[in-house]
Amino acid sequence: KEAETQQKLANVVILATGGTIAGAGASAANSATYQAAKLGVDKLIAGVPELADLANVRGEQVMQIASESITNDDLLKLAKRVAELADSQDVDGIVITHGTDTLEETAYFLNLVEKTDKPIVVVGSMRPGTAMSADGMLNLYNAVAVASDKQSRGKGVLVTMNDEIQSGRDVSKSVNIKTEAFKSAWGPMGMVVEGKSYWFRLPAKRHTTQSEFDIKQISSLPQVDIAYSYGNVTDTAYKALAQSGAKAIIHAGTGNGSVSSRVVPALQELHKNGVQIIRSSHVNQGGFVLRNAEQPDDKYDWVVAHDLNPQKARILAMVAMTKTQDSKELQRIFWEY
Ligand SMILES: NC(=O)C[C@H](N)C(=O)O
Repeated sequence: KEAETQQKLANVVILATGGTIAGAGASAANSATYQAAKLGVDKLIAGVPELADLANVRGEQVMQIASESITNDDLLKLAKRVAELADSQDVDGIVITHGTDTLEETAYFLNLVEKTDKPIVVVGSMRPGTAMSADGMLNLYNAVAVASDKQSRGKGVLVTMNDEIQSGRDVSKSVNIKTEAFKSAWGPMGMVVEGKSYWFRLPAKRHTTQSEFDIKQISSLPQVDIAYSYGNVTDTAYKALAQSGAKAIIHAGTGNGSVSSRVVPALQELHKNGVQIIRSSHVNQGGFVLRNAEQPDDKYDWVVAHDLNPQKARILAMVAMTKTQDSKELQRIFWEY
């Protein structure tokens, strides 16, 4: 009988990377003061025995890191392992436990480069497992539920936090002290309640099997950096980033990606020297940058990131620039993904 249920259940692999979901504090009162990336994947799985009702679950520790320290090499390593597992006949879904600080970047990266329609679900927590009202257990349970659900196939990389199913492309960490930390300007795709998913929307942008990018063809990522804008800004950061080798600079602009008159000449100059300039916005509820609004992008040959926040724009620019150095092509890619 047991063997029969096991056969019917989906096979889900949990790839653990660290973060608060694997964190531990000194006391149950420590919801904000703790060390991330302490617990191994076996402990995470053992902490939620109910996972066994949802799927045949096994774990792999890919790294053990707080996500603010993740590098491009870490991203490549994780994405390549995801691709191997997705190719494997005995894997139906993949869950990635991840720190929340850069979770939105990893989820978007995987959404662009994984050529599979099998569910890939990225999940984290806002409180360590040792804290009162820890959110990691339920988030992980929900992630495995979504990853083992056939309905989750072909919907791009997903993020389950706070009972919501979010698109890995759209979602962003919007609050840093609440469990309802992850929001998307365009709303969640669905809800997961008591191990069952309920769907309401589909992503409109190209992803996974419809993407022109493939992790199997990517062995390194170009240097793309972000410069933040604010009142009284100077061009120092932009020039320094270019000097250090940035092939593109994401302008984390005010408002609709506006650029200070004190910075415009430096950006024109940098672009003449081959650096791509990509205008994004750092407004909190989701920016919306349009070509030639605020700045003459056609004239300067700059690119706009549209609704992608600066950290997501960095991910797309890196992936795109593994294939093209042409600004028109880059702009097409920014509209389509
Ligand atoms: N809530 C978290 O996971 C935050 C942690 N600093 C991380 O991203 O790894």
